[in-house]
Amino acid sequence: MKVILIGDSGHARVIADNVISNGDTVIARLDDKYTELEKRNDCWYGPSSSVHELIRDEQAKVIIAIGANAIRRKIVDKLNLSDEQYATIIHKDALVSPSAKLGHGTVVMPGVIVNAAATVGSHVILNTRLVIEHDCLIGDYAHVSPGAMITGGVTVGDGVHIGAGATVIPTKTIGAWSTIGAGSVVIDNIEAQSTAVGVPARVIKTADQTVSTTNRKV
Ligand SMILES: CC(=O)SCCNC(=O)CCNC(=O)[C@H](O)C(C)(C)COP(=O)(O)OP(=O)(O)OC[C@H]1O[C@@H](n2cnc3c(N)ncnc32)[C@H](O)[C@@H]1OP(=O)(O)O
Repeated sequence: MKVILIGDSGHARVIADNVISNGDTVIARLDDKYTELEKRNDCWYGPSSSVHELIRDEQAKVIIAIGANAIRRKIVDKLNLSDEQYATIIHKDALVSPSAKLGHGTVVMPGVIVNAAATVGSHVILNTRLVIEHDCLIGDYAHVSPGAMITGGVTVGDGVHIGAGATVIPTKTIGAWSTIGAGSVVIDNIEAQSTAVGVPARVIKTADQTVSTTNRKV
């Protein structure tokens, strides 16, 4: 498979490694820091608007290789590609249950385990060595960071960022576009657009306010 990466920073370099180690080829790295399309060392570099001609000429698939969830969504909206024009990248050293489902544009890094009947949305990042347990639902544009443990039956909303090494206990729900701090342990449902940190995780920010830090237990 030929792959076009949108984004050319650290996260894109990790995805490029995944693509190459699977035996596939990165044919372009597009980023709006480039103004003109040019080929260097067998790879195209240029602005993201070049994607349409490259898909047509090279019959390649696309990954939005940008870590920030909201920016990934913005670019998907802007490019207006069909679902089939996106790749799904699963590193050869990831274990994905045959009964799990993964959406288009989603990337599964090395050492990840996705267990039975888990459903993972589109344009999701499942980062290095995390676990998504059975029956979890992971929404579109979510990013689950390295080493996180999402236990059975958890729902992670669209655009959620789970920090490195965080744990969510079974059946809890994390509302859309929330952030969970690195190393936190979530034992309650978390409202949408909140930030929660600590062990156990307490909400420190909500959509319309910052919760007083003197009242939280972290
Ligand atoms: C391959 C890769 O690198 S993938 C990237 C993975 N990235 C991560 O895992 C980063 C996750 N991000 C975090 O943990 C961040 O600290 C966030 C998003 C939770 C909070 O960031 P900010 O909104 O900037 O909050 P800020 O740093 O101001 O901290 C606010 C308070 O929460 C506390 N806090 C922040 N993060 C944590 C945490 N992970 N655990 C416990 N407490 C925390 C701070 O100590 C501070 O407490 P205080 O008010 O008593 O001083």
